[in-house]
Amino acid sequence: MEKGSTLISIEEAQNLVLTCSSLATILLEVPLTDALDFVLANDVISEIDIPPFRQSAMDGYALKISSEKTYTVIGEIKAGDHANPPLKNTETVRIFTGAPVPDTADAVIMQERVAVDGTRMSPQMPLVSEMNIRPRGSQIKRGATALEKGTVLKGAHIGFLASIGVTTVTVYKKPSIGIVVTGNELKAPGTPLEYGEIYESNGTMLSAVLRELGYLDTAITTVIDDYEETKNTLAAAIKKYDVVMVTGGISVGDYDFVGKALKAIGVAEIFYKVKQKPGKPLFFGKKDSTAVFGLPGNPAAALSCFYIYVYPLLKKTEGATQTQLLRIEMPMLEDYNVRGDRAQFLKAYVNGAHVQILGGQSSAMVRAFGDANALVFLPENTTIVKKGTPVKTILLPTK
Ligand SMILES: Nc1nc2c(c(=O)[nH]1)N[C@H]1C(S)=C(S)[C@@H](COP(=O)(O)OP(=O)(O)OC[C@H]3O[C@@H](n4cnc5c(N)ncnc54)[C@H](O)[C@@H]3O)O[C@H]1N2
Ligand code: MOO
Repeated sequence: MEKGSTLISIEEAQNLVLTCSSLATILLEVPLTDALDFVLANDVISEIDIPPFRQSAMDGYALKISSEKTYTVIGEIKAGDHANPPLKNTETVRIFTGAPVPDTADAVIMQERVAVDGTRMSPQMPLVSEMNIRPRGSQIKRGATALEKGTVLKGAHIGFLASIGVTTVTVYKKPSIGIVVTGNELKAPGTPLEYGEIYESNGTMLSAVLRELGYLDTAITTVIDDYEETKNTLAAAIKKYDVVMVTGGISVGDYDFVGKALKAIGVAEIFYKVKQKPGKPLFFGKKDSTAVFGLPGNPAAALSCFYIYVYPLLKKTEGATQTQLLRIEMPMLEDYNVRGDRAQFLKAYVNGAHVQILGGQSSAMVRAFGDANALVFLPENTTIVKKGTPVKTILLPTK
C-alpha cells in the first residue's frame, strides 16, 4: 500500500462504479431506423410468424411426394405471388426461392437435381418430406419474444425487428456526457505551440470514442489550472450532464486542482486511487444523479480508465444487460517482462490464436491504442509472462 493514500483494488473499484450507477429513468420511443446502439427498455414481442408462410428455400419444383418417377409441371410460383394451387399426386409447380409453397406440396427439389423435358419433370434424387421448405414460424412464432429488454441494438437486430414488421422501439435515453479537460499547457490544434505547450487531445479522443459507441450528446470544455475556474466549470458541467469526465489535474501536484474543486462543490468521493497501471490516480464520485470521473491526464491512462470504468457505467445507465467488455483467455504470442508491481492493463492485439502485447505502453503515448483491439490484464506482482501462457484479454469494441 502506498504511503499516505488508500489505493483500492481494480475489482473493488469496478464494483463500486456499478453499484453507484443508476438506470436511466427516461424512456424514448424511437423509429426503428434511428434505434442503432440504443438499448431496449421492453421485450419486443413478435406479432407475426416468420416466415409468415411455408417458404421455398430453393429454386426448383414443389410437389407432393409419390411413388411416381415423373411429374407434370402445371405452373409456376415466384416470390411475392399469392397462388396456392392444389396439387394432385403427379403434379408439380416450378417454384423460386422465397415463394410460398402450396399447402398440398410436401417437398421442394432443387432444379440442379431434376431432369426436365417440356412439361415433364423427373427427380434425380430421393425425396424427403418437407425438404427445402422453411416451416411457417420457424424463425419466430407470433407471440414469442423477439428481443429481450437490455439488448444493445446492432445492425442485425434492427434487420430482425424490421423483418417482423416493427417500426418503433422503446429504448432508454442515453446518458449525456460532459468532458472537461484541464491544464494551462493545452492548446487547440490549429494554433502554433509556444514552448511548454502541447495540443489538447484527450477531449477530442474521448468524444470520438464516445461517438464510436453511439453516445452523441457530449461536449468538451477546457479549463486552465485555476482553482476558482475549475470549480465553476465543474459545477456547471455536473449540473448539465448525466456523466462528467474530467481529465488531468487529479494527481498530487500543486496545480492539480480537480480533487479539491470536486470536494468543494459537493461531489461525494466514492474512491480515489486504484492499484493499477495505468490510471493510478483515478477518481470516482457522485453529486445528485451525476457520476463524476476524474481521469488521469496522460492520454493512454485516460482511455484505459474509460474502457474499464466509464464504459460499464454508461452501459448500466442505459439499461444494457452486458455492462463489461467481453473477456477471454488468450495465449501470449511472445515472452513479456513486466515493469512495476501494480496490476496492469496492456494495449494488445489479438491475432488469430494468440495475443501480442504492443510496443509503446507508456501512459503518455496513445498511438498503440489505435492498433490495439484488446487490453491484456496482468495481476499485481507478475514479473514475466512466458510465450503460450493464457492471459486475461479484454476485447475492445470494434467499429
Ligand atoms: N508525485 C507524483 N506525481 C505523479 C504521480 C504520483 O503518484 N505522484 N502519478 C503520476 C501518474 S501515474 C499520472 S497518470 C499522472 C496523472 O496526473 P494528472 O491526472 O494530474 O494529469 P496532469 O498532470 O494534468 O497531466 C498528465 C500528463 O497528461 C497531459 N495531458 C493532460 N491533459 C491533456 C489533454 N487534454 N490532452 C493531452 N494531454 C494532456 C499533461 O500535459 C501531462 O503530460 O500524474 C503522475 N504524476
Ligand atoms: O497511472 Mo499513470 O495513469 O501511469 O499514467
